[in-house]
Amino acid sequence: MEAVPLKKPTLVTEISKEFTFEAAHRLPNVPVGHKCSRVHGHSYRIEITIRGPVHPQLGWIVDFAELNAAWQPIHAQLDHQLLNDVPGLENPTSELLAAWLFERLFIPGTRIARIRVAETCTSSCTVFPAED
Ligand SMILES: Nc1nc2c(c(=O)[nH]1)N=C([C@H](O)[C@H](O)COP(=O)(O)OP(=O)(O)OP(=O)(O)O)CN2
Ligand SMILES: [Zn+2]
Repeated sequence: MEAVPLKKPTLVTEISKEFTFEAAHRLPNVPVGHKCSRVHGHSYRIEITIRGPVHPQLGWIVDFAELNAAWQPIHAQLDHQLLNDVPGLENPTSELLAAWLFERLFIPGTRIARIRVAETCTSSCTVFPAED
């Protein structure tokens, strides 16, 4: 049998960085008696993922420091707050917080592939553009 040369695969590359903040929230629209109708707190973990071409000289999509810089104003707005008091987060579910973050995080020259919000060790929500 004749050997077929292997074709080098085209790679899709993503980078991710995780951030944390502490905040309280309550869910105003849940049924009476639902545990989340009461104010309680979470150590939120947010993972931001960027997809894009790898720069031929630098060897990276973007410096992780750029993600850090984009995160800082968001952290300042959310950390140690009652999320319900933050404009746009009156009903701060994981789903709506993830969408809120997606609308506000901007990293020059890149596009965000997805954002993951984890409220607890076992509960999380991921948002990404519909065309993906
Ligand atoms: N789809 C969603 N469901 C729930 C949300 C949410 O944002 N989206 N949020 C909550 C509460 O904020 C709750 O604090 C977190 O949920 P849950 O996983 O139920 O928390 P527990 O640690 O109590 O979970 P157990 O696994 O039952 O211990 C609720 N639902
Ligand atoms: Zn909660």
